[in-house]
Amino acid sequence: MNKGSELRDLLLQRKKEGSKSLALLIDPEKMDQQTSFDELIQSSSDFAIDFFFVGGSLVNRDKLTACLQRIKRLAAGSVPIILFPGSAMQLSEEADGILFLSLISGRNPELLIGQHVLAAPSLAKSALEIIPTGYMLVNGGNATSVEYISQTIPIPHDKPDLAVATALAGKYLGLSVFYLDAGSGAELPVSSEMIHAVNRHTGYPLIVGGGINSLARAKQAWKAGADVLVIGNGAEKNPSLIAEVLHYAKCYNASLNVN
Ligand SMILES: CC(C)=CCC/C(C)=C/CC/C(C)=C/CC/C(C)=C/COP(=O)(O)OP(=O)(O)O
Ligand SMILES: O=P(O)(O)OC[C@@H](O)CO
Ligand SMILES: [Mg+2]
Repeated sequence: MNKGSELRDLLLQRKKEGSKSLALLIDPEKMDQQTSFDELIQSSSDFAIDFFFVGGSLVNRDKLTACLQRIKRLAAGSVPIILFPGSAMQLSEEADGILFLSLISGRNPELLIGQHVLAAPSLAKSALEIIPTGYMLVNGGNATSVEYISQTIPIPHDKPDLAVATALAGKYLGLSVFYLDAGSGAELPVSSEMIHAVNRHTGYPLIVGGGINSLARAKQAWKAGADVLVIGNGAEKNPSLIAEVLHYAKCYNASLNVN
């Protein structure tokens, strides 16, 4: 089946232009606990957010499907929805694409290739665009769900060289999108030095997330070379953060004067 490559092409095009993108991370397990969930989805789509990422460390398939349907109804299909799966159980035809994550910072074979083998037959039959992604977990000062669930050791916060070596190994294996994640709710986001170094050595679209809970942190990560920022906890705690960060990104992108 020809799945197309619109999302990956969009990421490449935006990188070439130097424009900045934002993704809201939606955790299906938390949607019923958030009183302003619907407003957050609606306002994010009204302000033309670039992507919705949907997933979590602990998500069941029924919740995932219900969540995707609710997002589609609220955003009326105007924002691409990309699965950000914690396991092969988090697949759904309701999304547009999937980050086919390999946890290359870890040494857990299940998350390097195991879950991928389980998911591949269903993905082959689906229309989801598959985005092969080198996923790197970075120490953000506190223990995070991904660290615990994956049973892997994150890359030390102050070792950009280790992140570069890991990303290069992923690049030589054929991965062409990278994700540096300090983990959901990280105290310290990924450092500017690490973002800059990984970006310089791979040259591929770079997604950065974990602990981005203020405009200042978002600006810093974009300035260092991130292409797509992911915000989850920050938006759950302060729903106006997305509008504020998006406003900055739209002004910045407009100043690039790309045609
Ligand atoms: C490719 C397929 C089918 C599966 C990939 C499986 C891999 C490699 C997963 C990596 C490890 C993992 C558990 C990732 C989860 C990433 C994620 C969606 C994190 C979102 O944050 P939470 O960990 O739910 O944070 P909270 O504790 O704040 O809810
Ligand atoms: O929830 P936050 O800290 O924004 O992290 C988002 C995401 O990168 C976690 O995988
Ligand atoms: Mg979660």
